[in-house]
Amino acid sequence: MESPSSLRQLSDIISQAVTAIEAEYAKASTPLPSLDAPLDPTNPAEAVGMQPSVMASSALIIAAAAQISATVNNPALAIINDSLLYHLSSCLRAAAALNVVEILREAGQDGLHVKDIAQKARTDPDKLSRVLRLLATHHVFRELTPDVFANNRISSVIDKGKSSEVLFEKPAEKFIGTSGLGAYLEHITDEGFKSSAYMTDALLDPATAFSQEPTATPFCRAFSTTAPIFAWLENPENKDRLVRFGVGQAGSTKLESPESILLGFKWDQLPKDSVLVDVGGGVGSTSLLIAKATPGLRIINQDRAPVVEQAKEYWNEHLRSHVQSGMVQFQVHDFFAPQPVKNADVFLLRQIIHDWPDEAAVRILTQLRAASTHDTKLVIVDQIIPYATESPLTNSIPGLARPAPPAPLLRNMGVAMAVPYWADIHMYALLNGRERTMGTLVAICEKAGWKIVQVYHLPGSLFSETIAVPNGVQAKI
Ligand SMILES: C[S@@+](CC[C@H](N)C(=O)[O-])C[C@H]1O[C@@H](n2cnc3c(N)ncnc32)[C@H](O)[C@@H]1O
Repeated sequence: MESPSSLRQLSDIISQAVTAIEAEYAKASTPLPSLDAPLDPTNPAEAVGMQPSVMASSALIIAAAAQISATVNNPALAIINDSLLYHLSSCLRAAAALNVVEILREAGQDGLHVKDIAQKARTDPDKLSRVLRLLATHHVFRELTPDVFANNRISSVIDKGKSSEVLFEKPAEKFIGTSGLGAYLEHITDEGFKSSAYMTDALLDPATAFSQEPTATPFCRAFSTTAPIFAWLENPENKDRLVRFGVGQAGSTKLESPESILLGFKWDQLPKDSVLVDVGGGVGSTSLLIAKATPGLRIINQDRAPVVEQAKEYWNEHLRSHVQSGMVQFQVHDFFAPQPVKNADVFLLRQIIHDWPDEAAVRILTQLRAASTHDTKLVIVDQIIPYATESPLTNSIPGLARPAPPAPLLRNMGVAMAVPYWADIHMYALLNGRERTMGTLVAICEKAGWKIVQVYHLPGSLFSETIAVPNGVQAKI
């Protein structure tokens, strides 16, 4: 039985963290941004929320609030509530795909009656009101008066920033030029959600349960295809989804503060004209951030042919000077084939290894090892799944250990660190891929001839950077 003292411990964690957060906002002479108002990126209070100490206090509140709720909740209600959460994903997709956020932005702070929202969204008002009310109950949108809805802080972040009329007139272009978070959400709640629905079927079937093939996935079952998702996205009938995926990947950088990629590996200590190869770089949104901060680096952005075309457009839009000076180059390259760049100072693999099961990941890493010089560094940017307990590895790799949270919080900070675990299942469902614990990451790197020498848990980010050097090399990081 839970002792009353664990309840008190959890409430004390919350109350101390609230005091710490209030003090930071008071120091900055700005109030905490309201949950009721759309996010305003120009509000100086937003920078306070991104401070590492405020983020640490927020994580304690998130973890403790979930644990205290689980402690006091009726277990039957709790488990049935959890089992119904798929409707939350589904309602999010509906609101996003019906451009409700944009319609409500145009309506302003007084909100709009659902009849008017539905008319603009070309759908049924009664069904839409139920979707929006479920979301408002989960703090996405507000119901101001019966059936009158408005955006709030959370709904506003997926605003595509375009007129709702234009979005309905030109649906194929709706994500182009947007922040990308809406595209990311729709990818997750469409391909991801549908694939996840078939996960248990894939686990029950011996033909797929034990397979590491990228075709033996819940995704292939859900979409009745024999093609792995990246090939499937290239089918002409999926061209809008391909664009959405590319824009969504760029949008996923909104989950972290833009500078976080600059707070791990010391990019600025690389000599001028060092070569950074962004392997499977997507549109190159990450290497573009690095290039802006360290313009002397030569960037080579590699991906599959259709993505390379998107990357050229992205760089032309965001850092044309680098395209014109030739400091960024674009290469069509299959990362399972021999790596053509033999003088790389850094191979960057951001959100690549997690797409693949171990055997395929080792093949990618082996190609990079074969093309590496004595001085090449490998920078893997992925989420690391924290062990729920202590591990001998924790203290043997510099930077890996994280501070232990106060009792009785879970060692891994529970739902405050839930995203890597969600992402792990997402990777399995779509690709037979996986987020990795440090143990599994060490194992695949060793097989490919790389030795992990340093980990940086990037401040303000869910990602960690794992730095590896060719086996046998004494590294200076
Ligand atoms: C999850 S995205 C990551 C993109 C980018 N690194 C980032 O962090 O935004 C995975 C990328 O791998 C690319 N990709 C998939 N298979 C590939 C292959 N065989 N060779 C090269 N790139 C590939 C995809 O096109 C996609 O851009």
